Amino acid sequence: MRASPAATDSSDAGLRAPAVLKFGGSSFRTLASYAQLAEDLSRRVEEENTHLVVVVSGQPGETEQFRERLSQVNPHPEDETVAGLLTLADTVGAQLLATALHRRGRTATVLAGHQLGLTTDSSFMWARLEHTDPEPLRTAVRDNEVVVIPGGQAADKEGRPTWLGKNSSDLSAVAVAAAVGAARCEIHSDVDGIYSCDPHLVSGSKLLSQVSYNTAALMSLYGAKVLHRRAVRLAQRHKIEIVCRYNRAPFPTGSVIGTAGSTVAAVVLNQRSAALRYETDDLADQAYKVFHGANIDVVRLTSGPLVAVTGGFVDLPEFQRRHGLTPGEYAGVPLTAVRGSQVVTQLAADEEDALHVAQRLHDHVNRPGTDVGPQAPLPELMELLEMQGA
Ligand SMILES: Nc1ncnc2c1ncn2[C@@H]1O[C@H](COP(=O)(O)OP(=O)(O)O)[C@@H](O)[C@H]1O
Ligand SMILES: N[C@@H](CC(=O)OP(=O)(O)O)C(=O)O
Repeated sequence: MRASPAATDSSDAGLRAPAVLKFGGSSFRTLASYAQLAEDLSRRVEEENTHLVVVVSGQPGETEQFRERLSQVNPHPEDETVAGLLTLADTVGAQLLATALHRRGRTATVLAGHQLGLTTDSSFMWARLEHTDPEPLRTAVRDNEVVVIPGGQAADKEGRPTWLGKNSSDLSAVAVAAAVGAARCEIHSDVDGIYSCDPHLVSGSKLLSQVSYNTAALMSLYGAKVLHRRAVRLAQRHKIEIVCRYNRAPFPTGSVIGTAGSTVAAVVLNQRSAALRYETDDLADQAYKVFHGANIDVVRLTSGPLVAVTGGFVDLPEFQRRHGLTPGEYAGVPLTAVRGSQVVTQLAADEEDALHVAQRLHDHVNRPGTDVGPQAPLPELMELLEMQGA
């Protein structure tokens, strides 16, 4: 921590609620990204006379590289070790951003999971937030123009590092916003918001500018990667608005997630999601309970003894083995059409097929003249799905 003239000039900036920003892994494709972001953040500190809390993820692929290295040393590592190692990618990112800020003459410090005041249970890999002590954050914000936080990290009561789960930096950002009393949380990514389908994979995907917490959480539950489901729910509980922004200056805002939101017609596509077919409904119910109990995003599909594990990054055979579940058989990639609060899920044979089915579904739900009002029925969509045998 270093003193800077700007810190003394900005009088009450350290006392007001800071702006809370999150930059995902897609913001750090090269090392040059750190200097660029430090320049942009520095400008904001100055122009708005505000302090910032910036939650960052590791560089793209780094977390998975750690997972790969770990599995070479031990193919069945303990959860505590997985959490301890995989969260380091975000620590590296946070320190790189902090040092880039120092180079620009800013006061900045890194608060890692065990220093943050976020306490979780001891389910190390998908830990649940139990208690927040805002003091460490408040002190760090008072003493620094920018507090940088590695996403996804927390600690249990014993101070052991826990992981909030894969892609959980959004959740950290909202938890931090709640702790410092911020009214909004700005989430930056390589997309400026939530679209009617993944805009990188399905053509004609449309930006949804105002999305309700319920719709955003529903889309995330079914696997839309853009926002973390538990982050949306935590924001809803604390009445924090989530502002989605593109990750390059001037950081245009695309979607705002809050209590208001128009009815959407969207298709959720996540090629990493997987459906498992069990022999009986009872076995599927049991599997659903165990996945859900482990805090993993999962949906019990009603069209058969099926369970969809929607976010990817779960070693399904290993998970089922460890929990004594009769293993389900891989049944394909779930694709979900959302219209208002209605959802219909169908299975594509594999990742490639999922792309085609998603495109067809999306063309269908978005064709001109389609009524997307809350009362508009989904049965016609079901017919379409049956027709194409998806
Ligand atoms: N409905 C959707 N709207 C916007 N983006 C989506 C949607 N579904 C999936 N995505 C994907 O989510 C990605 C952003 O999430 P993620 O890769 O986790 O970003 P970050 O690394 O910035 O956190 C986008 O690049 C996009 O491909
Ligand atoms: N280390 C985290 C980082 C994260 O949350 O990534 P992103 O914000 O890019 O989804 C992970 O890979 O899970």
